[in-house]
Amino acid sequence: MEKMQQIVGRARAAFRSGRSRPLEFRIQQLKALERMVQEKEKEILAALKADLNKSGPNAYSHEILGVLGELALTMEKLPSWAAPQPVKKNLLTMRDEAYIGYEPLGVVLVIGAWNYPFVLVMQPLIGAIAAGNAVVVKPSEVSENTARLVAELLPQYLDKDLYAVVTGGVPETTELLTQRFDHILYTGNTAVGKIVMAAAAKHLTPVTLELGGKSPCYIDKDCDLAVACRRITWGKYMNCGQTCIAPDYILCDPSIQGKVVENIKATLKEFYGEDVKSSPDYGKIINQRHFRRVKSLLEGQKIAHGGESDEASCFIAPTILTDVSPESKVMEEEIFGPVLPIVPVKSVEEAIEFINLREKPLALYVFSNNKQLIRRVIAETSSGGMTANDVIMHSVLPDLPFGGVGHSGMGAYHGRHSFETFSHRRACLVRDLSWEAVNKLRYPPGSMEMVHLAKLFLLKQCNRSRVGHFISALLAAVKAVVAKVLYPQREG
Ligand SMILES: NC(=O)c1ccc[n+]([C@@H]2O[C@H](COP(=O)([O-])OP(=O)(O)OC[C@H]3O[C@@H](n4cnc5c(N)ncnc54)[C@H](O)[C@@H]3O)[C@@H](O)[C@H]2O)c1
Ligand SMILES: CCCCCCCC=O
Repeated sequence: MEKMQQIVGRARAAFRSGRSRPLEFRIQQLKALERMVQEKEKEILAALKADLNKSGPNAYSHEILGVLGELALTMEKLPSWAAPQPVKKNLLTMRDEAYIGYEPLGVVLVIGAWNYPFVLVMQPLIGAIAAGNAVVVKPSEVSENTARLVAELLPQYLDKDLYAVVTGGVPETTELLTQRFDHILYTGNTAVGKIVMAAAAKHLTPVTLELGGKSPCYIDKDCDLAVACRRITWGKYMNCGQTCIAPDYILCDPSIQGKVVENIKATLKEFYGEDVKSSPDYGKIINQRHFRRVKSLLEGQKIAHGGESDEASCFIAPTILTDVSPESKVMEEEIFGPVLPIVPVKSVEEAIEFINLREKPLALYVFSNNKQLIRRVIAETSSGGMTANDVIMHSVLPDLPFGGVGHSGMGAYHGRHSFETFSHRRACLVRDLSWEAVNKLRYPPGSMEMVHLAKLFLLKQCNRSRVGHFISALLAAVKAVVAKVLYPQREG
């Protein structure tokens, strides 16, 4: 493979040429991406099937639809997102232009994970192109079919020098990370997140880290359990439990644990039929390594449902564990598989304490009829994002930033948040060269009289309803300047 230095060097030279900056160019590249997704839909679905056994409808709704939706939104909104954003002025600057200008950062590195291998590289790529950057995309080697396809397709549709794809695993990514980038967006586990951040620090490169963790789900006794459990079952077992924001474990009162199990079991039958293994909607564990890791989490646990597995086909049945001890292995690491532990807690206070004693999760879920209880859980905990009375859904609203906090990540993207993540918000003040008399306020020699006047100018916001203030301040300023010119030696 071509040397990383050359790939990044070419992207940088292309960025320096300035051609990624005009909005028309960015929109044209985004249109080409949209055409790629539409024309190569079959190939994309086939790669997702080969990597994760995703069915057509699942792959389409979980990955392709997300990408098409993000493209449509970005192309429609880009002109308004990229427009200079005027800011409030004060009396000293009221004749000037003051605004936030959005400018591209330069060369962005996007490192993807294997569980949603298409959307997790495409969505950041869309934001980075929209913001006018050059991009190097590194899909996960674990989802090798999608990685190969992304590497094959992008150069067919996009500017080859501005947007490059690097494939490979740890050695290639390690080498890539020695290069200087202007931003890195990494999706994956927290341990590698630290490696990425350490490599970025050597170049003072800012990072967005989209990490994982254990996302809790509290079910209140005052709740429609049938509805709650149907929604939880959907979010937990989709993609065979390999979703970063899947509810990792349930916290609930011991008195409803049995009913929760029964409702989830009934929903599993509704969703996947009697024989989950033959359901096209269930997916599979990505590989043998992860199969063994997830399997080992079942050791010593009380299995209320499921537990069956087949290593050859990387199948683990949807599994529910009851009366799980907080100290057990399954409660120490993110499960990232179809295993749902229930940890009994006696009250919402205990649930909140349980959550707050652990690392801040990527997502948090609470189910209750009681709006006050929901507000309390929101107010007394922290997480990257949260949904009440459902799971996953906060991630599909593009106006909500998608990202973690603490060990579940830093920074966020999706929709306008992607555009901002990949842009520099430049403070711009464009003055004119007239009205120099007013500026004398800040020139030496200083005096307290001038300070008082400067206070008046700086502390009053420029507001049309305060024209009176402005006129009197202006008169005072003129008076001050005249005084300064006439009596330059006077002390303030
Ligand atoms: N927050 C999110 O949006 C999000 C989305 C998906 C997955 N995740 C999290 O990601 C984790 C699962 O992903 P994963 O980490 O198994 O994916 P992975 O194994 O695909 O790794 C992610 C990326 O990091 C690279 N990588 C791996 N080891 C590396 C190293 N030592 N140095 C440099 N690069 C390296 C890989 O090549 C890959 O591109 C879970 O914790 C999950 O919650 C988070
Ligand atoms: C509609 C489901 C999309 C979920 C994407 C989550 C990405 C993290 O694993």
